[in-house]
Amino acid sequence: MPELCAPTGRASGPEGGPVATLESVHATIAGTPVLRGVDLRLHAGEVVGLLGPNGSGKSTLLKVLAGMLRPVGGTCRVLGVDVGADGATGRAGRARVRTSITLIGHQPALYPQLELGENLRLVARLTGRDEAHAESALEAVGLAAARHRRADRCSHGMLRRADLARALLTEPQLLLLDEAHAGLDRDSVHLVQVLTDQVRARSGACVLVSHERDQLGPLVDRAVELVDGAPVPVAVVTT
Ligand SMILES: Nc1ncnc2c1ncn2[C@@H]1O[C@H](COP(=O)(O)OP(=O)(O)OP(=O)(O)O)[C@@H](O)[C@H]1O
Repeated sequence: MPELCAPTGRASGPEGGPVATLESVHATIAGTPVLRGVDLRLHAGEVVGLLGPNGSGKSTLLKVLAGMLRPVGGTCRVLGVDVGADGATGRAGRARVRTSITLIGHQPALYPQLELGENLRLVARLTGRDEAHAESALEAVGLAAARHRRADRCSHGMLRRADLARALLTEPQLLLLDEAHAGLDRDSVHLVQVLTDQVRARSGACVLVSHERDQLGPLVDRAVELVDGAPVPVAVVTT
């Protein structure tokens, strides 16, 4: 289910500063350490590939960056806000940056009983965007003709595309794509590049998780791999 959030002002990072900075971040899931000392900086206009075997913590790292999982150690600043902070200050900070961060996870963040158009209009309303842009976002991902179809009556690939439409609509400063190409047909894979180009153009940053090094290479400026709970730089062919 989509995370509900009230429209708030758009957050932006310190002028010319990094979009996100993680220092010695530790995170646990169900009491088990997953991230163990993550140091990572995402610069404005940068697209970073995130690799690693199943269960290595890639999705966990995206959740920390999105402010959905609080680290148990270290600091995670996104767009100038400590998204892991405790108490009311932490909650206020996360609320401030939430509408500037879009996470596309394994499961599409769409209400199954709502039509695709209704889902996108709801996202627009919740994030303070013009509802008219919902239609153009669906059109951009080739789903204009399916706008009256309920989400639970769409194919997996259609849902993935509708989720990408959500990212077009919300115009995030930080875009987090978990296995972005999964389920997309040959005509749709370019949508990932369209999205990352747009984020670059507004001086945001992207993290793209993938198991496909070859597919990731041309899209990213650099890549890191999670090894023993921490990222290490790896080479990818970028052209
Ligand atoms: N809800 C959960 N409850 C318990 N453990 C979990 C839960 N979600 C994830 N984990 C564990 O946390 C660790 C990291 O999971 P995570 O989903 O971040 O890995 P990943 O690198 O994204 O994997 P994949 O490539 O399979 O998507 C794994 O060991 C996983 O079993």
